[in-house]
Amino acid sequence: MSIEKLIEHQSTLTATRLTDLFEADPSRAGRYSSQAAGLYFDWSKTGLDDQAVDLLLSFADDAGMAARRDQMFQGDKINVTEDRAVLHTVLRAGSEVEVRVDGEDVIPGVHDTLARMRDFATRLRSGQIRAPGGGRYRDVVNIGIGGSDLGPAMATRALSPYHDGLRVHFVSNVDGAQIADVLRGLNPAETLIMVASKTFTTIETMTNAATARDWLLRDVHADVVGLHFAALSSNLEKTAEWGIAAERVFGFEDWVGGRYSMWGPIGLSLMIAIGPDRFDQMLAGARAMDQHFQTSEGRANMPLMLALVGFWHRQVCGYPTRAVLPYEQRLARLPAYLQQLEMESNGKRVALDGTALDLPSGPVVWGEPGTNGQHAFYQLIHQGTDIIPCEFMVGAEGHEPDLAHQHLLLVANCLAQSQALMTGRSLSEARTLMQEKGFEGDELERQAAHRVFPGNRPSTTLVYPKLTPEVLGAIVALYEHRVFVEGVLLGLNSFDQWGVELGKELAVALSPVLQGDEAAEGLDGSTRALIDVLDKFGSTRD
Ligand SMILES: O=P(O)(O)OC[C@H]1O[C@H](O)[C@H](O)[C@@H](O)[C@@H]1O
Repeated sequence: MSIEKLIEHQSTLTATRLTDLFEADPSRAGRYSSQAAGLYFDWSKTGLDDQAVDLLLSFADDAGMAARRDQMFQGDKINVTEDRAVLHTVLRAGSEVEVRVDGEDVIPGVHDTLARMRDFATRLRSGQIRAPGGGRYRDVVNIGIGGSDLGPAMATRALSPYHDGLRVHFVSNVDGAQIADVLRGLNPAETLIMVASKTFTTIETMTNAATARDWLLRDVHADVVGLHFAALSSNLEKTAEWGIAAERVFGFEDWVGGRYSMWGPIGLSLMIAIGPDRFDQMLAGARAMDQHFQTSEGRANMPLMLALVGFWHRQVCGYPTRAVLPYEQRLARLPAYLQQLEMESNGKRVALDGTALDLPSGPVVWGEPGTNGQHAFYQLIHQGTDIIPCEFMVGAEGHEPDLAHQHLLLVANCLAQSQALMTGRSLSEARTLMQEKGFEGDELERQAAHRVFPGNRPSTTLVYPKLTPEVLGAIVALYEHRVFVEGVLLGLNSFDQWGVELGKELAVALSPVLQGDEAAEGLDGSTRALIDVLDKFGSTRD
């Protein structure tokens, strides 16, 4: 199946409106939706017809989706540029499975680490683990960036109704403003610093960890400062060099990618916040989605369909972005989390074999929770000249029974937005509206034109009962597999991230120039001029 065939078919559909599709098929909502792992995914408000679905499914078949999926789950080294297996799914697998990497079953190791995390979190939460001064630890600061921050930060916020453990804070940016703001108000004697870094070399994280150590040393004796640290990393050599005792180090293997790592040690801050049992429930939700992804066929397979809808919009229709719009304030960090997951995975221009990609790469992903977004950027979504496929999410229930009336309003807004995007408002409807308001003649025409909504804009809606740990696990796993499938359709490696390297290298090279230790000569004219301006404006240069 070629992309040309899909594009050709799409061109035959441009005159068909979404509302026509519903009129032609009263069972459309049921046929263009699926249920899995407690989630309901509605993709009926997209321009797909049965033929388009069949073509997309053939495209996925021809791309070898099922075989690649099985290779991932069984531990083949599908991350070819780093020669690594891709086994984040093992972090949530049951003990009955066996997955071998280089001949060794990796499941027992994962479960040992999980048991150690559980024990550590339980004893920390109960106050059994004491700070060296004899008091309880009251605050945990997770220092990490990218995949070592976004997952636990997003999930801790998402599951705040379940937060009954220590206070948990997150520091990621090398901008000292963040760590200064977080540490202000904390008591070093009661604070545990968790350095979360897969590589344990990331400059931002190691700089912030050093700052935290200096801060601790103001109040804590140097001999025991190490007891205020724990490390979440796959680089055990570096954690030892840093002086963090082995029993405070929670390791993971190189087959867990940073942006796929919240299910294991990187999720320890979340486990401390919500407790090991709820953390397990989150893993169970993800596991249910894994099983569904591996066993469901065709249009019943939710991650597959989410990916095919995404592929249709980006690669077939050519829409450059997609918006993720959770009607759930506690999912405020989900768009940022998905930005890393999707854009770092599929924002690539080279296929697996190193040749240029013959399709556009993954889309720009962005979003904000509703209803806030409605009062900010939905104007463009409804009336702008670009089409932005929207991915709505909403729970049937909130966590605040006393505020059920507010939840109702939230749901009404979510449904209303996808409805408005689909139906729009025609010029004649806008004219009638303006006539009713007393306008006539040219002025009526002018005013009516501004009130037209083209409609026919695609969206999907993910519905869940309530944002529980299990549901969150299922949602995140759904998106992980969606990214995987889109990567397979594009023929690229979703599991490396070479595109982040160059900027890092240049930042290292620029530091001595900013410090005044090296000359700016040899740099490009713009960078040189910017350094001059920063210097004049009073940068940190001596
Ligand atoms: O966990 P770390 O090794 O500190 O890496 C943190 C992050 O930085 C890297 O530059 C990558 O872009 C991310 O994929 C990664 O999650």
